[in-house]
Amino acid sequence: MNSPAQYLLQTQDLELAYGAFHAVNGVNLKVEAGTIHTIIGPNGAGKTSLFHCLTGERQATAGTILFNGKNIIKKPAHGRVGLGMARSFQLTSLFQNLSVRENLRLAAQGRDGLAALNFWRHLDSRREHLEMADQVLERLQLTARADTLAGELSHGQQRVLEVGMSICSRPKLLMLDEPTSGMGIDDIPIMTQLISDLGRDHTVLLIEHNMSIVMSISQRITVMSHGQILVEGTPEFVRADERVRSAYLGEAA
Ligand SMILES: Nc1ncnc2c1ncn2[C@@H]1O[C@H](COP(=O)(O)OP(=O)(O)OP(=O)(O)O)[C@@H](O)[C@H]1O
Repeated sequence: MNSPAQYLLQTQDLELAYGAFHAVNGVNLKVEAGTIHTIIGPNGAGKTSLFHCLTGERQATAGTILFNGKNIIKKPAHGRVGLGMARSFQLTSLFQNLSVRENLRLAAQGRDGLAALNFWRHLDSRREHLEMADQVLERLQLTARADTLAGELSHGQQRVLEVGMSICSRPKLLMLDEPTSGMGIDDIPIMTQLISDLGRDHTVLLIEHNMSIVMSISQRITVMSHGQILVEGTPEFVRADERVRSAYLGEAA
């Protein structure tokens, strides 16, 4: 049995209602620190709605969210970022006309919030932010493209950069919503390798449709259906579960 302290994130009876319809309907999710934990389920199962509740983009209509042992249900989205929750940015948040390095530097600067405006800390901080940008560039294997404008990267590389921007804030929990969607077949292994690599020093909560990625990099999988958790367990456990096969994996397993 795991003690509650082992869970970085835990929801209790979480609900999100859109009018009379419950997109999230009593979810008890437990995410252990240091794991890649993936949420799967058919279209409309409530995966993105659950993410919205976790990040604070939407206010849950009932239930509790414990992050690092604290109930954050009343915290606004920016307060949750400050506690160490990061959601990967959408492509629209890249500065297309700035270099790859500058995008990362700005993401690192964003972590400091108002402190970034303190003139006396400014020069030191700028150096720290550039160092962070260079470390992340290496991790993304984009060092050779550091001075390229973000808008000139391939679609796949832009998505990789997005993920890189979210790790610049040194999050405790990295949340990725379908990071491979729209990616060409050649770019998918790069993203898969990156997420797997990030899982070595981050807790990653992932929504992903590509079953071969899910099964190869996840330590835990939660299967959602109709706003609820259908099954949770290791990839082997989930793959063997008859309910999952009929609800979701039918065509892919
Ligand atoms: N703003 C909204 N108002 C009303 N219903 C909504 C709203 N957003 C989502 N829904 C509904 O909530 C349900 C869950 O949607 P959600 O996007 O969370 O599912 P999902 O599992 O992420 O699906 P997908 O895999 O297609 O992205 C769907 O039936 C959807 O139509």
